[in-house]
Amino acid sequence: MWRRRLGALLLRSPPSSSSTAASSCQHHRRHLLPSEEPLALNRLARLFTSQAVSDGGNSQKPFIAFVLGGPGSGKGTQCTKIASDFGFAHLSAGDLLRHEIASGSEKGELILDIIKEGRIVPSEITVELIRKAMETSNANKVLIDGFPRCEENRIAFERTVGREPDIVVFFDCPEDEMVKRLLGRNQGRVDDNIETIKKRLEVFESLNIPVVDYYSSRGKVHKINAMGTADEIFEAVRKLFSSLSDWGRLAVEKEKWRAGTGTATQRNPTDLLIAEALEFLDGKRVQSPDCE
Ligand SMILES: Nc1ncnc2c1ncn2[C@@H]1O[C@H](COP(=O)(O)OP(=O)(O)O)[C@@H](O)[C@H]1O
Ligand SMILES: Nc1ccn([C@H]2C[C@H](O)[C@@H](COP(=O)(O)OP(=O)(O)O)O2)c(=O)n1
Ligand SMILES: [Mg+2]
Repeated sequence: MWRRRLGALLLRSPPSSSSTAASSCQHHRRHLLPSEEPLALNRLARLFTSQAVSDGGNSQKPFIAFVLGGPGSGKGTQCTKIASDFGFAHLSAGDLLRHEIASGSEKGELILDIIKEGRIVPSEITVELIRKAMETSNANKVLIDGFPRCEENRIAFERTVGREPDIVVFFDCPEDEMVKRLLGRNQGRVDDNIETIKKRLEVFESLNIPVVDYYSSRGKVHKINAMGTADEIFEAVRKLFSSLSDWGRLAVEKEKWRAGTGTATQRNPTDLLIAEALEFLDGKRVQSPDCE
């Protein structure tokens, strides 16, 4: 059974072979370069199992997915579904900031003023909230929704947490659709008004897109077309995350084979072939095709 699955896996492309490829890339096309970075198979393994897999002493590191997209592109909606279907912790930067506002702290007042104006909160505040939330959740796979919003956010996160994300999911949505959704969001948010929305869209283009371009150049971006119903979009999202889980399974099997405890332990020729394939995959790049 497992071997049949492995055969299918070996014949198919890496995780990025979701519907994130060229046809869905009409909205942002710039600077999308080939992968520079392999996806760590040991962290992928944790997508499939909570069982720790030896990774040279770093087994406590969670699998991190940054979830980006313009305001109203559907990040929060899709993250809720991913969290529920794939067991990720969902940490929303905006929710953490709104929680700080609701606490009535001095910092909260500053955050409120910035959010009303559609600007970006200083990185040290947001990164600290995210770092604490990651620590508290103690999850082995986290979605960080709406972060990093700018290069300063990105650099501060990487410096403080000491990590890059494993993947970046980018919801690609035309502006007029985002405006329509935000004006209909109806959650009583101080930033869901046309003046703030205009400013947020400018900030998104000038500060957030460069972050997406940066991670594209590192081969980490999985672009999803955000047009359609939430369920239709989730089908593309589901393909991406299921594919990551398949690779996670493979990583688990590899570790078991190495440890001599798994299904591929008998040293017959087929298992040797499987083992060699797994070793090969270990050195293989898992990359996003992106577009262009
Ligand atoms: N695919 C979709 N089609 C139409 N409306 C959507 C879709 N996805 C989300 N929405 C709605 O659009 C608004 C913004 O979605 P949300 O998930 O909050 O986006 P974001 O977190 O990117 O700002 C919400 O009212 C949500 O219910
Ligand atoms: N990394 C972040 C995330 C959000 N913020 C601020 C600025 C954003 O306009 C608001 C709201 O963010 P949120 O992610 O909730 O907004 P959307 O879900 O995209 O509509 O919070 C920030 O300053 N830095
Ligand atoms: Mg949101």
